[in-house]
Amino acid sequence: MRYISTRGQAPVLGFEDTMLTGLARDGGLYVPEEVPVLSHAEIAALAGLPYEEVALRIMRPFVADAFAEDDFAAMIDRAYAGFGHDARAPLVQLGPNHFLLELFHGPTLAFKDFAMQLIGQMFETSLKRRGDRVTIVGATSGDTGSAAIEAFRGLDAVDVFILYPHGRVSDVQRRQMTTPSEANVHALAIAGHFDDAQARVKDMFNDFGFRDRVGLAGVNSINFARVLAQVVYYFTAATALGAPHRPVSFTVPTGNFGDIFAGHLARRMGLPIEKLVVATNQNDILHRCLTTGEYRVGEVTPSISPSMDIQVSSNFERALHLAYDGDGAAVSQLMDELRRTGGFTVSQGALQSLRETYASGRVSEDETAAAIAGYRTRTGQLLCPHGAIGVRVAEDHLGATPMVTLATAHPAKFPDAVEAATGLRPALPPRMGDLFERDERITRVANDLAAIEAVIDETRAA
Ligand SMILES: Cc1ncc(COP(=O)(O)O)c(C=O)c1O
Ligand SMILES: N[C@@H](CCOP(=O)(O)O)C(=O)O
Repeated sequence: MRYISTRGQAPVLGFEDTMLTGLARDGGLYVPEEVPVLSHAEIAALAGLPYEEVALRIMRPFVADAFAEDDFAAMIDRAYAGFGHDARAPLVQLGPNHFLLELFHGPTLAFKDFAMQLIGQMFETSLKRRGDRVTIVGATSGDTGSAAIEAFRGLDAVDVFILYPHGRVSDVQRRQMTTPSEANVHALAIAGHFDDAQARVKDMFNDFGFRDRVGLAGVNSINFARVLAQVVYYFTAATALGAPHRPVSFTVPTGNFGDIFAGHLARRMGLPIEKLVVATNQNDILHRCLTTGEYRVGEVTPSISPSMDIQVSSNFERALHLAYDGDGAAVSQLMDELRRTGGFTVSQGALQSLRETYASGRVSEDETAAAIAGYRTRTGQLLCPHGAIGVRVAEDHLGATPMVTLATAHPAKFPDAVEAATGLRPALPPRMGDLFERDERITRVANDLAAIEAVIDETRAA
């Protein structure tokens, strides 16, 4: 399969190079040139299969030029073996026609583990085969960073540097990043918010001298492999609820737009998804854009759902690429305007296409807390603030079609917010019981490209 940049000016690549490259050299994001469509019978046959088997069938066509089928199957098995639930992504019923997809049974208790554990396997295989080594940089509002550090800790062929916004992640998230002692993983606390961290990561990719010297790679959802691995659980959830014989809807707590874009990819592959609902917190640029057509970056306001404190939503570029019918020049122009003026207006045609693809809703801080408390009382389910935003928005879209809300993180990652809402302090699973006793290793760094690159240059293995 061939992968092209959303901006149309970067080399066309196969899967392995796309995965190892991260951001395209024209600043765009790689997307598959064509998406394989599964037949009704192929989708029906997925119902009841183990998660790993569904993962193989869904992802295989995308990676076929990079990995032999048996090798890829073994990577998938290893990736999910450490999950704390046999179903990997179990469904729980919340009410009539409303289901929760629990995506927090991986090693760092957030949905990021689904992709990151597999990417760790794929990077290791590819780099060993090529005799190569890379420097992975990532920006995190808390969950991507911990999942990446967990997936790559101790691997010979990679150094990992994760930029997180100082003081703006939960204590559990920070400690998951700062307590691993392996010499190849590094948590850098940047003075700024998530958008600053993400902008500096993109700056590093656009600094070709640095990029080529350190062999830069990325594991944020700019990396298409991240999005691909997240497509799988849309299929397992939907087929468990009757797809393809009946449609299913999904509501997705959204920040960088990777997870919900994976849902749209599942839909393009033939999964009958009726509604795909974007749920945002008060950092609501996506909801505003889908409502008004104006994509305008505001201040990032800290919230009790810190992982979604994002205004510049990376993967929205992939959605725009589709909404503008693959017109790379149009996408480039919008991204240039974003950089120069802090926003852009989506054309009428593209806005109509986006609205046909996604619905949206926004949840305030009080509503988030009320949803955590209300669902605990009514259903016994303890939600993390991000999942609570999802279920609150989903309520406005319930109907005859089953609705699945993605529970993107475990409540124990955000104990203060959950306790404030319910009076209950969720405990970490026993395997992480000593997280607060481990030593932390933190490097503070300015929100400055040269300073960050200097830290990476000095620290990475030569
Ligand atoms: C717990 C949690 N929920 C939701 C999101 C939003 O997901 P996405 O960025 O893929 O839209 C994130 C971070 O990205 C997250 O960490
Ligand atoms: N919420 C994310 C932000 C980064 O998103 P990504 O999916 O692009 O890696 C986080 O927890 O870091």
